[in-house]
Amino acid sequence: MAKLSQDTRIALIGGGKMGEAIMGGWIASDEAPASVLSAANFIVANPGLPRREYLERTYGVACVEQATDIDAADIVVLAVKPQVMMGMLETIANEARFGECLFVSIAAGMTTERLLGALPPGAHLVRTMPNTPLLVGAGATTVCGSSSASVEDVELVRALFSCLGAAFVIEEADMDATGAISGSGPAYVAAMIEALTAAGAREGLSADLAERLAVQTVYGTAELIRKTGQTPEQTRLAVCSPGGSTLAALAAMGEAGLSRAYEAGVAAAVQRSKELGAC
Ligand SMILES: NC(=O)C1=CN([C@@H]2O[C@H](COP(=O)(O)OP(=O)(O)OC[C@H]3O[C@@H](n4cnc5c(N)ncnc54)[C@H](O)[C@@H]3O)[C@@H](O)[C@H]2O)C=CC1
Ligand SMILES: O=C(O)[C@@H]1CCC=N1
Repeated sequence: MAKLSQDTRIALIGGGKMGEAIMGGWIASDEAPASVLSAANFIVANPGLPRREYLERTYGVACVEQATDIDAADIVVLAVKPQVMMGMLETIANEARFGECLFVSIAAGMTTERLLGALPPGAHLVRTMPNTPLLVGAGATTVCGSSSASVEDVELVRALFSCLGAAFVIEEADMDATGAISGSGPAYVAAMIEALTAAGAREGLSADLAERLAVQTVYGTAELIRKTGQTPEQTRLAVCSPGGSTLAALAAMGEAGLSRAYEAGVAAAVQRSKELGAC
């Protein structure tokens, strides 16, 4: 599957948060290769009726209850939770119509070896780890091939996700670590915004103002680093006046274990991904 066309059939198995974000982004994208796609290219398998009705109403896509109801597909996006993946794959493992498909997994932790063992023989598989900011075209997705994927398969998937932000081809051995940085990262950043907001409120600011300042500061700092090409270290040092308030803050945060907290958090996410991969 090297190229997309207006006739490419894309099946999404799991029409939840990530599935919706990916499909909605591809339908809306004006960027190649997703620019050829419209609602007519998609079919979504999702067990919950209210969710199917919502997706039909919002995007005009066809929806079915389960994977076995999908009549044909060229690309199949596996967007169910790791805990239900193997059970779902069992239902389509012997369906010849999925034999030549390009499968794209977004599941945390599930290795290509494990998935390929459960997919129909002949299936091509590419594994990815996207993140929620792709909903606003600012995602970060890592992509790796499998023993059944061609260079063209990997490039097509990378190009499709780059329509939703940045996409990087990496080695599979690094997938869980990237999941712990960018996959889970939006939660860490949001938690930091919540913590800054609470700290600002303790200093007497209204929670609304503190939150708006924190959000704009996260956005502005990321843009500053991206647009100027300066390093995060340079960005940090530029704010730290000798003997000033920022150095006092960073010293107190260091003493409270900020770096250790990130190290421990990322290690815990990697460990949990490995456990999910064995579900
Ligand atoms: N939420 C996130 O930030 C990220 C999630 N992921 C991965 O994305 C995948 C989906 O996660 P979310 O969208 O967050 O979960 P979700 O719970 O929002 O969506 C999963 C959907 O799958 C449906 N489903 C359950 N069993 C099914 C079956 N047998 N056939 C078809 N559909 C079925 C559920 O009804 C639900 O709508 C997971 O594997 C997760 O590891 C990857 C990167 C980031
Ligand atoms: O928490 C999770 O398991 C998924 C994977 C990366 C982000 N969310």
